[in-house]
Amino acid sequence: MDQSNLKKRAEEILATAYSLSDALANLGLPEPSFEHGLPAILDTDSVQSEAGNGRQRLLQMLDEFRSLLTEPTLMLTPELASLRNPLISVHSIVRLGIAESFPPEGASVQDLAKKLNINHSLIRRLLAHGATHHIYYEASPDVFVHTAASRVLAENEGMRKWILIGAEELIPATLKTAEALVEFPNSEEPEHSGWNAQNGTNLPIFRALAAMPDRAKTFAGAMQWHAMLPGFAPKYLASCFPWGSPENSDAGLTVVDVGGGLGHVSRVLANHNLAVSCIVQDSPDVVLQGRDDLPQALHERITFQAHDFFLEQPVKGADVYILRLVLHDWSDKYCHKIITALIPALKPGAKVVINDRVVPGRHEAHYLVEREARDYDMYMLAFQNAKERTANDWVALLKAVDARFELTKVFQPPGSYLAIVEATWQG
Ligand SMILES: C[S@@+](CC[C@H](N)C(=O)[O-])C[C@H]1O[C@@H](n2cnc3c(N)ncnc32)[C@H](O)[C@@H]1O
Repeated sequence: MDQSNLKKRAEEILATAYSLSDALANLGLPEPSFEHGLPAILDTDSVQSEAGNGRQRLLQMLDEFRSLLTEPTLMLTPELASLRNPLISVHSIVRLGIAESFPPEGASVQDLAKKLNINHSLIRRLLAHGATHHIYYEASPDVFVHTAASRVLAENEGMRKWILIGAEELIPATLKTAEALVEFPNSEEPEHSGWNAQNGTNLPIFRALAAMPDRAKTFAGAMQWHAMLPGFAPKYLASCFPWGSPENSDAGLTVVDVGGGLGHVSRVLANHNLAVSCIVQDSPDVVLQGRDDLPQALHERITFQAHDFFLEQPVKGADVYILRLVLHDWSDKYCHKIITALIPALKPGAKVVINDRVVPGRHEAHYLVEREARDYDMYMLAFQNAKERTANDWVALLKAVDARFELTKVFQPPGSYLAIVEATWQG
């Protein structure tokens, strides 16, 4: 567990920081700054590089160092979690409209107070708290300017929606999870979750949201934004799966994007390989919107179909059935039903491609990598009594559905949070 002392850790941090700084200087790139953020080469989504790996390693070592110097009692207190959580001010900054009203050139607290008709001391407190997380910077007394992070908040509606979903749906649901677990121990039903305890409804989250259009809209917008966050781009699925090269456009490949939302993943796949035709399946309202948004150039190769994925798959004999970020929304009982519903449609050799997290096994990855997956495991528990799965969980799930599923690939594309779990139908 504890393999090295402070000096040794510090030396490793120093050496890695020097290498990173030198690598950037050699490439003529600026160092990261709070004002401008990271140079593109260090983005999670950029091509793997020595500099990018150095950044990753530094983040891990620094977290270890910091945790090592934190009092053990503080590690367990809610205050520590909130100390590290900018959400406690950023949520109000978004809700009160401060984020989107904040001008590109910066603003005084008094001007913002006048513009938004909000008490200036409250605005000051909120911005000053954000600034302790490098979200805004107090350039002179009572005058705040943007940092790279606050600029994202000002410029991206999707980011603001993501904050609202985090603060108003997700975190409250996690805080009610224990209550739900006590009331419904071992339940696999989605409506027995923390989100239900928080919202006082017996309907599973997505059915309940269907009757709350404003919240549903915020949720859908946040999900769309989520797909663009570093590490979640559909490009990882496109580039890592053997779709063939774009030149190889003569052999057609039919892909069914099950629970494919508005079709953004299918768009990337179709653009990646001209041989691919996609059928995007989702609920009727989502399908209508996806169809409306589809660029004309893709009309011939992407079609939409309303389909409930718990019912028998209507597209028979396709080459690939994709389940991207679908199964982690459901407990094993319901995943079993979703996969079983595919079987009547599968031809021998058909692929079922699951694009979801694979939670690392014990000590297989740095704890921060595992924590990211395990955080989402807790979120899925809180929302739908669902879960993230380890490689063994995926194997067990597929085998439990039908032994004719052969696991042919488990691949974690570098940079991506989502892995590719490919099963080939041997029936
Ligand atoms: C987390 S989203 C994933 C969307 C997309 N696959 C992606 O990777 O971004 C889950 C999707 O499942 C859809 N969904 C939920 N229940 C469904 C059902 N019973 N039948 C079909 N789609 C469903 C939702 O509407 C949503 O678009």
